[in-house]
Amino acid sequence: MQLKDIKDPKDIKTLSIKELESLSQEIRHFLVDSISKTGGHLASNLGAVELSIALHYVFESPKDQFIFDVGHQSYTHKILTGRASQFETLRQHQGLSGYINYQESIHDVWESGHAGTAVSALHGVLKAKQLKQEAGTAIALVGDGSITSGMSFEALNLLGSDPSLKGIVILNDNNMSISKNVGALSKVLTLLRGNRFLMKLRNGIARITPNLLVRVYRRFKRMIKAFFQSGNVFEELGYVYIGPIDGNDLKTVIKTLKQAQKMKKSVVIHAVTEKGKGYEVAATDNDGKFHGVGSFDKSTGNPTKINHHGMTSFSEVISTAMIAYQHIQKTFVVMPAMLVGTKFEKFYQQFPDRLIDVGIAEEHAATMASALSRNGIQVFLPLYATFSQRAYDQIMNDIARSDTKVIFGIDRAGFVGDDGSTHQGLYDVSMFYSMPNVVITMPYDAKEAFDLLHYGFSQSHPFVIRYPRLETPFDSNHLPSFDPITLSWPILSEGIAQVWISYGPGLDLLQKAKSTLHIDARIINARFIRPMDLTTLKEALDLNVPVFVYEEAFGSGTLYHHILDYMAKEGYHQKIRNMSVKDIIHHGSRTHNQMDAKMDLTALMEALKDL
Ligand SMILES: Cc1ncc(C[n+]2csc(CCOP(=O)(O)OP(=O)(O)O)c2C)c(N)n1
Ligand SMILES: CC(=O)[C@@H](O)[C@H](O)COP(=O)(O)O
Ligand SMILES: [Mg+2]
Repeated sequence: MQLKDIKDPKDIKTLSIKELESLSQEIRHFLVDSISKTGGHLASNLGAVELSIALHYVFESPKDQFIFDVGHQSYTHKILTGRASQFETLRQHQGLSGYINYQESIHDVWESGHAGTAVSALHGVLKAKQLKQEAGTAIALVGDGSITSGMSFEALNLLGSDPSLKGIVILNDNNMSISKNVGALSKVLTLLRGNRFLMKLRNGIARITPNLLVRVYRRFKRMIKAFFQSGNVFEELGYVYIGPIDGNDLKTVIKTLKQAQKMKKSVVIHAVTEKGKGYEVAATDNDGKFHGVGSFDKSTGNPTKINHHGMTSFSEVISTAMIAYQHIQKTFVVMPAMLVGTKFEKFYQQFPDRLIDVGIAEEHAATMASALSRNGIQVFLPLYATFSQRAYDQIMNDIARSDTKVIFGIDRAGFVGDDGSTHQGLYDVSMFYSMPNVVITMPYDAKEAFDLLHYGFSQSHPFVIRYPRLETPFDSNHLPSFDPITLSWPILSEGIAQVWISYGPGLDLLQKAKSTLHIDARIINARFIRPMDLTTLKEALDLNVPVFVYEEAFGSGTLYHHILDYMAKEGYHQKIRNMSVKDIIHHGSRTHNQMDAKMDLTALMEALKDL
């Protein structure tokens, strides 16, 4: 069967185990080939092939709802639900989303993107089915990284306590988050996982043993455990625990899912899989390099994307600045699971006692950071803008309200492109502006990044340095110095016909627009988004000309809104505009909740023409 011929999951129900096994190999080859061209989440998807095939073989989507935690490992599910032919557009503008996406398929029943939501969604779906007396069940596929997230514990605790609801949690345990998994639960899973050879031996014996005998054995084992009260964490929470099973062995997985389907109680199936299975360089990668990849050479695994000489990511600039800053002042990094993406591996290698990876636990990270700071530690907390939303209350209540000094490295701030709507960094400006005491900044270049980092550690308030998923000129052999920086807004180019205000990468776009449109605009770098530089702002507003604020930020508390507020209070009546969602959607990105576009010059110039 050609993958592109699969239009509906029912198409695989008639296949034999042998045919399903060859289908899994075909899918693996397809994934490596396709992702080598487009980029995407490679290792996670290679490990989840058999689990996804077995789910569609045993259950009936969408009557039975499949809930993928994060959703980055749902490519096989997409292939089996008729989307193989769209993979050449993976994670591209108006192309196939890299995650579960409601608008793509009736089989995509839970958009996540943010880890740790699947068991809560499972609980919700099961309760809804119960209230509506609706047929079907629900199965959550949760990775060993995502299961350690606080939300997962909240949901496991509640679902396990409700005997009237029966759901299935497949714990996809590949012993990896993006990089190595962390925490006590990860250790418990390692113990439960035991020796891989013994697991395969047990599974092998179970495969040839009649079902009845296997069921009797497992029931007897559960009785003995219950008698001696020696259940594992999942059994103690009220689940039937099945495992560890070989999650890459189709026959075993199908047999186990059928068993779980018959059970009356909620079940946790502990499926051990190999992250990157079937592609050697990914399967042997312990550093998370093959978790999310750009295009690569299949024969070597090496990236094909040319790296631009003399340029580097803002993430690398900030982590390099943090390494250099250790010579000025010792600091401590609380890292919520994004060591690779934030480029802090080098920092960790050089200063292993000055960084803790807390795993997928942004809430814990924020509150722990506050307590560290209140006990005299200089804390740096790197958070992707989108994932910082997870810790709103902890940042608000434990840091901002109490005016506690924590330096936030808000990475992926602005449009992120590839990852689409669940990962856009568009709400952190409004989020932090809604909190008291927080200083909000965005460097235009590496020099400002170094100076803002130094300024942040030298002052006493919660301090945000936000930076985009973009590159900037940087020479790692000649690092910028750490110099004093004022709260002023530099004027990047004089002009008196219009006033254009932005920060970070928006300034480059404005400068390009000025040279293209030949408008005599004054371009102002609002690198301190809060507090605003009212002297420079007042001088500009006194020109009494139209004002344009460009920022990749939405919500009701962006810089634009605060300038609007100032103008109203001070009696300025000239026209003011910003880049609205409408402008961006008009320029080709899909609906707002699927926004996957990077702002482009065309959209900006259109908006400026209306000024
Ligand atoms: C709240 C949140 N924090 C961080 C991330 C980034 N992230 C995406 S996948 C992932 C690792 C997930 O590990 P696991 O659940 O074990 O899945 P695997 O990729 O190993 O299959 C992380 C940290 C996220 N998506 N959501
Ligand atoms: C699935 C997930 O949330 C992460 O893997 C995310 O895709 C990383 O994004 P970057 O590629 O920007 O680091
Ligand atoms: Mg994992």
